[in-house]
Amino acid sequence: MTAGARPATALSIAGSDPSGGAGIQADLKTFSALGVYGMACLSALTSQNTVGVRGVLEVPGQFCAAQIEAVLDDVPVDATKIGMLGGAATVRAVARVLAARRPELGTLVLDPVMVATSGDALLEDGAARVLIDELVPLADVVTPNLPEAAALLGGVEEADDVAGMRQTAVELLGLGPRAVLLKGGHLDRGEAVDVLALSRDGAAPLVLEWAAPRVATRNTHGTGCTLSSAVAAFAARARTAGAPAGAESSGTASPGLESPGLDDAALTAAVRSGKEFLTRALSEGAAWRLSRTPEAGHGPVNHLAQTLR
Ligand SMILES: Nc1ncnc2c1ncn2[C@@H]1O[C@H](COP(=O)(O)OP(=O)(O)O)[C@@H](O)[C@H]1O
Ligand SMILES: Cc1ncc(COP(=O)(O)O)c(N)n1
Repeated sequence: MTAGARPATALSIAGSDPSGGAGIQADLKTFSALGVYGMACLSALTSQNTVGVRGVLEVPGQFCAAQIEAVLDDVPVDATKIGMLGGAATVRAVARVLAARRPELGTLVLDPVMVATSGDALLEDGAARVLIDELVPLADVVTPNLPEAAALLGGVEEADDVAGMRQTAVELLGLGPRAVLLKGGHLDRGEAVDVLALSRDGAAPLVLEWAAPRVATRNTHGTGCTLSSAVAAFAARARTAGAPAGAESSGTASPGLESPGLDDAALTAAVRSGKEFLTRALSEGAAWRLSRTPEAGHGPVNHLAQTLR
């Protein structure tokens, strides 16, 4: 690296999963695996493991916002990933600071976390409205799973095939994000299909889909967190490298300076690379038996299966 240059950076605003598979822990592992300098602002603590969520302790919204301001006041951020926020007050406080400082957040990936893989609720009732109105329009990419997509659209029926997913992804663009990555992990079919809808000024949205072989494993805890943080990390690399996302050499940028935004092709490449990273993490962790009772819950993916410098 050139003397005085800085590494590509990514910030996660999310909850803590002490068992290390999801949340902030998954995000920081993913950023590190992808050679990106990771930072983390905690929105909530959970007591959870691979079996389920036992409790949630919210970080006061103002203190969550204060963490974000401390980072932004000091370090240029190439990409920001938002995960579990927990309470309506936290969503509101985070939205206020992010709206005021949007140009400093880099590429913004919003994972609208509502329910854990274990089935436990991770977003307070009533907080979804604030998320939809105040956070979704700020995002470059929103990454709902099928139940979250249905909830974001006001409780419509969940898509149950790829054609329905394509339509749902386009409808979600109506909430104001630049792109929607609709995840099809919950679709009952042999492949894990994700759909990307990208809005384009004055033209019909671009709709793409990626199918990966469905990995036969119970180790799916944190797949959504890992995917969204991988997309953020690849976006950060692309912004700093001025090279296509997924390129071998890690990006560097001038000290103290914000990196330039991504065009549609580079944003699409970051999403595709993120999906490839997640698929590999899933397949290389598929045989893990981390828990003493693996049949009782869902184990994590192998975040470190692919590492880049
Ligand atoms: N068994 C699986 N094999 C391969 N990919 C999967 C599998 N389960 C989920 N995925 C992928 O993991 C990512 C997260 O998907 P999903 O389960 O829909 O979201 P969430 O974790 O937010 O509930 C998506 O890219 C999805 O296609
Ligand atoms: C702190 C925290 N954040 C997010 C999730 C969602 O995990 P998943 O990706 O399995 O839905 C989680 N279980 N815990």
